[in-house]
Amino acid sequence: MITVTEALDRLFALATPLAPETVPLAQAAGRVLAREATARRDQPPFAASAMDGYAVTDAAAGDSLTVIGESAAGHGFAGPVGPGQAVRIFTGAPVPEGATRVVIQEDTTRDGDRITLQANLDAPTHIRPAGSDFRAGAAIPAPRRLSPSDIALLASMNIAEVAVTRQPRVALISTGDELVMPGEDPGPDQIIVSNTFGLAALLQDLGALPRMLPIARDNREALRSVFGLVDDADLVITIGGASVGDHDLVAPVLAELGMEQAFHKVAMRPGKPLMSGRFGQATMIGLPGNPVSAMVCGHVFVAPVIRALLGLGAAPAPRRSAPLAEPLEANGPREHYMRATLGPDGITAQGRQDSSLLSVLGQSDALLVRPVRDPARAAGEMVEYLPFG
Ligand SMILES: Nc1nc2c(c(=O)[nH]1)N[C@H]1C(S)=C(S)[C@@H](COP(=O)(O)OP(=O)(O)OC[C@H]3O[C@@H](n4cnc5c(N)ncnc54)[C@H](O)[C@@H]3O)O[C@H]1N2
Ligand code: MOO
Repeated sequence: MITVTEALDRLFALATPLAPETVPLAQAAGRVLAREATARRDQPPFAASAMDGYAVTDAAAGDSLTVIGESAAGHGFAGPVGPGQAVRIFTGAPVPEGATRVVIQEDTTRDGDRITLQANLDAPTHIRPAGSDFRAGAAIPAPRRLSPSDIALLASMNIAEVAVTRQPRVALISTGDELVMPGEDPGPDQIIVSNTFGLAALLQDLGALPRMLPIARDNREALRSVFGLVDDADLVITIGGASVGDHDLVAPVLAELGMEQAFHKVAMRPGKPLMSGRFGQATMIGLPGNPVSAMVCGHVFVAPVIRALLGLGAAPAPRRSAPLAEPLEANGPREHYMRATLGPDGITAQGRQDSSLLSVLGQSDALLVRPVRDPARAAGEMVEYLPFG
């Protein structure tokens, strides 16, 4: 059996970044910027007022000035402002030539076209210099998953379209005679398919485009026909049928269909029967059927593969550290991803770790990672974990 690190390396060798495409800015949120974007203008493009008040030059407390015009946002004042003069100005408006500060209107009294400045004036000039946010040519580096803040910045830079990596198309195939869809009427020996839904949600979060194919029944013919629907997927994920039982047919059927296997079985818990390979143009990942195993492998393998396809680099899922709130027994020969909760005293492994327990997964905040043959650990020792979300 190979290690988790070796399995990830083999997956990264299969998952090369997808090509860029151009999308309108309004559709770019959550997409991965494929090429550096550069500002097409300065912001603000002119010295702008930060307040409503009066633009003045070299004025002092107590001065009395004549108001000679107005500068509003979108409509600047054409001429200069000189000694003894003031221009009524509003937030965001261009500061007239010659003005050295904006006096906020609360610090003035007005009588007709005359204003008097109060005894105590604000220290700030209330002027935002041209280009004080960014200059033309300022860059947003790629690759980067675009956040709402990035979208606002790109808009401000006058960038109407951006080059983003194409979203990975992912075909999801659940296998098993026992499975029916949520809302259907299960027979006495049947259960409801859950992994496909959990993985589709995870994939959407990661910025991929999941597509659920029909459930494949546990026979070669059914599997072959569902694999025939894979179409142009970049990643094919099967769930279940990965182990060694008589009905675990995913590996033999894919071998018949020409899949080049990269590995089968990883020294981890849960998730041991994981498999992968190249299936036509697509990367294939075969997840174990136990619901928690499938979701754990989703976080440990599928998420890094999606990030690699999106051009975000080939790296394992990011880890953090926390002290143990309660002691742990020694770990065995497989890397153990324990469902765990985070609290004020640190991280606590859940009492029940069976890989069928979705209720326990739902109450967990993280996967506590136990290295192979990690010795027993006392409360307070630092451990690594993968946070959910
Ligand atoms: N003799 C051995 N038996 C098993 C081994 C082993 O090494 N030797 N490995 C165990 C481990 S670990 C796992 S994990 C499971 C995985 O087996 P499969 O990938 O073949 O999964 P299935 O047998 O098809 O299903 C297991 C379990 O999960 C349920 N399931 C399957 N798909 C779904 C789905 N989409 N949604 C919800 N639940 C699903 C299925 O009904 C079974 O209960 O094998 C062990 N056995
Ligand atoms: O590895 Mo299985 O995935 O333990 O339940």
